[in-house]
Amino acid sequence: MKIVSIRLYKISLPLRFFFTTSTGQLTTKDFILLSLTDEDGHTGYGECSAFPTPFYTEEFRDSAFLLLKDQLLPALLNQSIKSPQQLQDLFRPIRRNNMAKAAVDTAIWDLFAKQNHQSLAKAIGGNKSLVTAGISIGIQPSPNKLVEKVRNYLQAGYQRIKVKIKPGADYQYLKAVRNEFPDIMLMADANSAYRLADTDKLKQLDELHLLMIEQPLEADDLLHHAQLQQQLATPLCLDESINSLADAQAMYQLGSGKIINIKVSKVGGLTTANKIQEFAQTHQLNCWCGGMLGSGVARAADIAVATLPGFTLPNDISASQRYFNHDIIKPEIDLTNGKIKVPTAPGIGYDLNWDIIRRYTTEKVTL
Ligand SMILES: O=C(O)CCC(=O)c1ccccc1C(=O)O
Ligand SMILES: [Mg+2]
Repeated sequence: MKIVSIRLYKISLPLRFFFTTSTGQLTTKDFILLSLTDEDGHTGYGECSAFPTPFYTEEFRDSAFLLLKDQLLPALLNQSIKSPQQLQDLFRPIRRNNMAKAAVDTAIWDLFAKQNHQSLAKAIGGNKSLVTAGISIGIQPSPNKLVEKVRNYLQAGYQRIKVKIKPGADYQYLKAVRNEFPDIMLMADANSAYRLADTDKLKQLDELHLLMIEQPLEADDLLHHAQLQQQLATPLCLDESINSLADAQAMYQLGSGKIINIKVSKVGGLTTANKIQEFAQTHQLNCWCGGMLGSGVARAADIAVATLPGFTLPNDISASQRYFNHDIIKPEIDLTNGKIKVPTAPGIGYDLNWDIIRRYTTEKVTL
């Protein structure tokens, strides 16, 4: 395939709820939509999830926008691309910047699937017709408020509840939820808010029978995660620490955790996500798909990746309405009995809602 036209859109979608983590608060979802058109007139879509500030990884939206516009995309224009995997060669001279690369990777996979009249899930080798929806809940003002949120999301059908925690908003909050709902799949995500010296505090969480604790320590600290895991009964899940296959291999060798949160965006796209889940499967690590408060285009790639066999636990893939009054895809994503139907139409399987895209676009560039 040959890419003949490229468009980039900076979009800011209002969030229905503020989202608070141990590192800060989000009030809008600011992202980049990438559209790639080939010489046959097919168009593939990708989303770059980098946030306005580098609180989650070192990328931020404006850095990703410049990198895409000035370096990654000019290298793609008028190139003949034989397979999405070939992008790995094109990306090699540019270190990291995985969220910018993921936008290109997912758009090329979408295009490739559309050319082959295949759903994106099928194109990457997925084998599920439904994926399980879990929800990620930001830090709430009080344990009672959290319990009420959890109750509402359980009623909406979410199969697994993830609660953001930080020192001072951890044990009491999770205990309140566990007391009210003794049997639900409950987990916590610390976004690196703890240190190894907090081991005793984290050990206290063992009595709550959490499904896992996600990323308690710093992103580059596989060693301390391994020491912590040895002292905890609760499985550790790594998110920020796993950005590549090599990271997953090191985690496994060191025993830094038992579960991987694979995000299409942070690992640079579907090709690497696929390799990581394959490695995890052969080494008895469980995986699930995390999210970045993504719009429908990111979520469509998340749904596709979650159909791969290594994705064994409920995902952070929610309905469009969980975050947005209006999504940029048609139809919007909905839950049916706590699951999301995997679309069967070619590519991402959703149409774009251009009325909504036009309304919330703040900048547009054509290459
Ligand atoms: O998209 C979702 O629903 C998951 C949201 C989430 O947990 C998250 C949102 C922003 C930054 C980091 C994370 C995370 O998984 O750590
Ligand atoms: Mg996380």
